[in-house]
Amino acid sequence: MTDQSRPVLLGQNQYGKAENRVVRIVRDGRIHHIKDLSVSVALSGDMEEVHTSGSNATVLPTDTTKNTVFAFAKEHGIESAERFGIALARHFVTSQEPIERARIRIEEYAWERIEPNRGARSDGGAESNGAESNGTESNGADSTGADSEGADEAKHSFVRKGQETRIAQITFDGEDWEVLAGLKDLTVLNSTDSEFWGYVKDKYTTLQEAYDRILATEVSALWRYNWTGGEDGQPDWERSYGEARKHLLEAFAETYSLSLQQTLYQMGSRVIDHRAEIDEVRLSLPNKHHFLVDLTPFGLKNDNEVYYAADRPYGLIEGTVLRAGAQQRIPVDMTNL
Ligand SMILES: O=c1[nH]c(=O)c2[nH]c(=O)[nH]c2[nH]1
Repeated sequence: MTDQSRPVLLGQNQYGKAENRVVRIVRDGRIHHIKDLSVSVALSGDMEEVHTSGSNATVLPTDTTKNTVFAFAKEHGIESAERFGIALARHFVTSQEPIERARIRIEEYAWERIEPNRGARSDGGAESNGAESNGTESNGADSTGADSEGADEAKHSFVRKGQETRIAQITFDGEDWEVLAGLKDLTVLNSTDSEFWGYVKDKYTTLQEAYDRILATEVSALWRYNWTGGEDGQPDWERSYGEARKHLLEAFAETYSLSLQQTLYQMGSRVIDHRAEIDEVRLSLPNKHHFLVDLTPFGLKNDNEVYYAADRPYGLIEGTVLRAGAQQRIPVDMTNL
């Protein structure tokens, strides 16, 4: 039926909270499993009135849809994106009379484990294959995989799949060479063994001290080789890259961190200690904050399981680690290299 006095009609419409960044950690003793999702909720149904008359009587707030995502992460766990999305969609459609359709769109970010350094590998491997020699192993990072070997070994360090970019910058002035190499967008996360407390408190400080927090960062690293010329005696660039990357990851994973600054220093010094061809390491480490979600309003206890992954603002921790006697030459602002 068309109403001639109202020549305007409401067409398709939907609403909900988009991009809920939910991180769920399952702790199986010292072996942790991670699920990292961005969940977007879009609901539609009998929503004519809210648009045309301003009555909110049929509107479940988008804020509630956000809370539901986090509460479901605790109550139902995240076995797979599909199962999680099915549970959410069913909930919205069956619990709210006006809602006729729910679309749950999920992006999942995959993580691989940073395998603990068992000290078995020597530096003299047969093949220099750079990034492949970093000692990581895909395990699908699912929350159900029952890792049987090394059950008492800590497994709470992860590197996000397929993100990083390798960098090299070569400068020659007719006499001297300078070779910088490094990487950016290497995202890593420890789901425990990180604390932050004992800091300065002034009248603007609200941060609560943390004794068991997630530590996550997107590593930008640049290192300088001490090779300055000649075709002879060039380092094995491929191998050196792979080893430096491996040391950065292992130092991140193995450091019991009291601050990201302390982790930064450990990462840089591990490279300097193990790689004689490198004299200087510059690191830029954004602190990718993960906030525990307060689930008490829903009668749920959050025992370090469900986190909100915030993207901004973020702490930015930067610094150079040098071999004693070496000069500091890597530009302070190296991030747009
Ligand atoms: O590792 C950290 N270092 C800081 O300097 C800092 N500041 C802050 O608010 N959180 C953290 N975490």
